[in-house]
Amino acid sequence: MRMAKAEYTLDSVRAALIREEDSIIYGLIERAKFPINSQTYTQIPHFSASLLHFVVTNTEAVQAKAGRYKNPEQNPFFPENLPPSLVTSYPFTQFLHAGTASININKSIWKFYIHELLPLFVASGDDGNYAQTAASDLSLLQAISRRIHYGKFVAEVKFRESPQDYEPLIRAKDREGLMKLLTFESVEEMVRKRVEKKAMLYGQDVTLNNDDDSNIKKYKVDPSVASTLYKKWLIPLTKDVQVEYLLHRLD
Ligand SMILES: O=C(O)C(=O)C[C@]1(C(=O)O)C=C[C@@H](O)C=C1
Repeated sequence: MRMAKAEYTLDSVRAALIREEDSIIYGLIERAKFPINSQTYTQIPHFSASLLHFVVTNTEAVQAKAGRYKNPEQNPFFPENLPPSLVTSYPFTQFLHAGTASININKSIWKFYIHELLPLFVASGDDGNYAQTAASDLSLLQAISRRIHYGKFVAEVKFRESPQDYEPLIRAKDREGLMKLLTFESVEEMVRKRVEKKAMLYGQDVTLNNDDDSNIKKYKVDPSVASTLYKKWLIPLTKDVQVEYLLHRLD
């Protein structure tokens, strides 16, 4: 049987980040179907946690059994006490440096998602669809987490391309120097512009009536939210993951 094994190059990891943009934009559109539904996030006495926490921990347990976290591209929000996989392991390419699997910033992602991102694009109100709201939160959280932790692969590719530039900075634990070396301002600007455009394209109403084209466009999610999400959180956190990864690259 032929296996489609992942190959990692700067082009391929950037292509994966671009594809993940689609999942994130669709995730925003899906979550925007529901109002804030704040009861999804407040503590429920019966669970001694929020409904979102309940849905995420239980879904992650099922997905762990189904083998999701055997893939080094997947990072759980609650890695504590996950059950083992029950399925035969697929031989995922072992591309990352040993010991870096434990780099996991999902707790920070969880916080900015609930407290800062949701209020930016979700209508106020309550329609009672808490379980569906939590399900769409989980799917968007997973897409965001995958994007940010993909920084590990980006960092490994960059390190392999020019170890002579990275090694002295790693040995000196020079976070600032590493951040500077891995940054490409022009790429970041392209990313921000592209996600805004994608939010316009994916979030518009499609009709068969050409006259509608003259109407002022209404988007399902304000396109500027997509660029803000990337500018304020996704790109900086992807870079933090890269720095963290590189600091352990010679361990
Ligand atoms: O494409 C890269 O080189 C990345 O490291 C990814 C990324 C991003 O998060 O989009 C982060 C840092 C770079 O400055 C440019 C873009």
